[in-house]
Formats: sequence, C-alpha cells, structure tokens
Amino acid sequence: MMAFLPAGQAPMHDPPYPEDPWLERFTGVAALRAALALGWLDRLAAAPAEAAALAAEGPAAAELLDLLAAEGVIARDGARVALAPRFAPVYAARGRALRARLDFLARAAADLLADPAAVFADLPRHMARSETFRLYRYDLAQADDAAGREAARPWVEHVCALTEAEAPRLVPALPLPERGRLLEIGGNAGEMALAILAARPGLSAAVLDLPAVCALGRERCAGRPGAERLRFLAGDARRDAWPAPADAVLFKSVLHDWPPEEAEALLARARAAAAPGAPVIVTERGPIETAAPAPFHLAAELVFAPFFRPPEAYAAMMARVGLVPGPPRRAHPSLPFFVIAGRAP
Ligand SMILES: C[S@@+](CC[C@H](N)C(=O)[O-])C[C@H]1O[C@@H](n2cnc3c(N)ncnc32)[C@H](O)[C@@H]1O
Repeated sequence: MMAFLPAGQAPMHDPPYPEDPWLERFTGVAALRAALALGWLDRLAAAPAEAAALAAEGPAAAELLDLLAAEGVIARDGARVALAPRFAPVYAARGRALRARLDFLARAAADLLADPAAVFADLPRHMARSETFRLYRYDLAQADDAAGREAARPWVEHVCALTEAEAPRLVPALPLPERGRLLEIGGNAGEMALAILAARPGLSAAVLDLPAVCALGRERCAGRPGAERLRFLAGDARRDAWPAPADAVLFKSVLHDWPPEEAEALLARARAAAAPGAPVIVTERGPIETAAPAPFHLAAELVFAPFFRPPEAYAAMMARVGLVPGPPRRAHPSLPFFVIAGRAP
C-alpha cells in the first residue's frame, strides 16, 4: 500500500492550504472564528486599529486580542494592531476559503468531541447524527431552486476552499490529453475544471453535477479565465445520460462518497463514456496515516476517515469494469492524494 501523510504533516514551508499554520490549535481556531464573526479581520485588513477600541468591544475582547497575537494573526505596533505580516497576504488570498474551512472545522470538531466512537467505529450512527453529514445533503441539491442552492452553498464553499488549493498540485499529476473533451463527474462548482483548462488550452470540459451545485458553479465561474470552455450539466450521474465520447473522464474526491458497488457502477459508466484509449482518472485522498501528533485541522478530514480507500481498491474496481488500471502515483509530496488512471484495452 502507498503511504500517505495527513495534510497537516506536510512540510510547514509548503503547506498545501496556505491557512493551515493558523488552524493547528483549538484555541487559535476559536479565536479566528471569533475575530471573523466580530468583523475584526475585515476591519484590520482594511486598516490598522486602536487596540483599546477593540478591547472595549466586550468583557473578554482584550483576551481575544492576546490570543490572536499569540497565534500570529495580528501584530501590535504600540497602541495599534494590524494583521500580522505573514497572515495578511493569506487572508487576502484565502479569506473566503478560510471562512468556509473554519465553519466546517467547527462542525467536524463538534462531531469528534460529541461522539468520537461513532466517527471511528459506528458509521451508521456517525452518518445519522453528525453535524458534518447534516451539512453535506446531496439530496437537497437535486432541486435547482433557491432553497436547494442555499442548502448547498456552505458545503460547496467548503469543497471549493479545498479544491482551489489542491488543484495547482493535482493538475500536473493527471494524465490528461492536450486537447479534446474532458468529462468531470461530480466536479462541483468547477474549481478543478478551471484549473485544468488553464493548464490545457486545447481542452474543453463538461462538469456533470447535481442541479443546485451546477447553478452555484455557473455563478462562481462566470467571467473567469477558461469559463468559455466549461459547461455545467445538471443531473444525477447515477441515472442521467453522460455526454460521450469523452477524451478523459475525471473523478476527483467523488468515489469515496459511494459504497463500493455504486462507485464501481460509476466507473462502468465512465468506461462506456470514454473514447477508445481515453483515460478514466481517479484522484482521491488515501487513508489517513498519522505518525506524529496531529494538528487540530485534521479533524475536518477525520470525520471522513471511514470513507477514504487505498488506490488498490479503485484499481480492483477498474479491473472489474474492464478498465486496465495503471500504477497509482502520489499526486504531490505535500498532498495526501493519489492518482490512478484506467483505460479500456
Ligand atoms: C466531495 S464533493 C467533490 C467535488 C469536486 N470533485 C472537488 O473535489 O472539488 C462530491 C461531489 O459529487 C457531487 N454529487 C453527489 N451526488 C451526485 C450525483 N448523484 N450525481 C452527480 N454529482 C453528484 C456533489 O454535488 C459534489 O459536488
């Protein structure tokens, strides 16, 4: 089996998610969420502020300032405070992603504290009771109406926050053709597809995802480079027709959502949609392997730990549906993802 380090153990000079160094401790995460909720981060991103004015905002606001300073979120300069020099550019680039990750981390931590035995050893109870599964409601995204979109928005934001950071390291590892049509199943709001299209000017892409997710994707991608080569196909990938033939089919962080028989059925559909010799590509997180004390942000991955399979599981599924799997590869040294591609003989 390939060995995978959790993202939190990537070299600190090169974290895949730029905000990870600020998500390592529970108290730091609590302080960041408080500062976001109070509007402090946006205020300080716009201009430094008087420390005394912030400290006067509540009975423990001075303590919050101390926590934020200790975590390297803010820096003091005499009587004034500003975003810390290392944190400021991360917040500028990843503020939206940070908010989505913090919100999800709060749910994941609640699940791990409330019923850790379910997370690690009772999957039905975990799925029935957890805050994280209450968020990821794919069933509500079947409706393309305002309610469906608003129900999907928080988890779509969380997926985008991760994929936006992962894509630059994943894309070079994918055996994609230079030109033709890419079909991305479960491609969410198009973050991965746009990163691929930027690297492959000769490709066009279709993202097949649930209706509410496609609506959010069209909104998110509008006007961005490559959007003119990207289309969203609203549907259910298990039932609806797939556009074919495709010159590559991609599943990124999708198949772990499904029990083995359904994941295999999706691979069989991919085989049918792929042009002769075209790759069917699976890229997924491998099982989490913790070799040192884990940072707090690993909580957000641990709630999905029961679902991550080793690449050999996908190789076996590919073989059963008539694809010849190539050898799995680790996508990037700092990212716990593998890539495996199968082709019809
Ligand atoms: C864990 S997310 C991964 C998203 C994306 N590939 C990424 O990594 O950024 C799984 C995706 O599968 C989509 N999905 C779930 N059920 C689906 C279905 N029946 N048909 C099509 N897409 C589905 C979800 O809406 C979501 O976008």
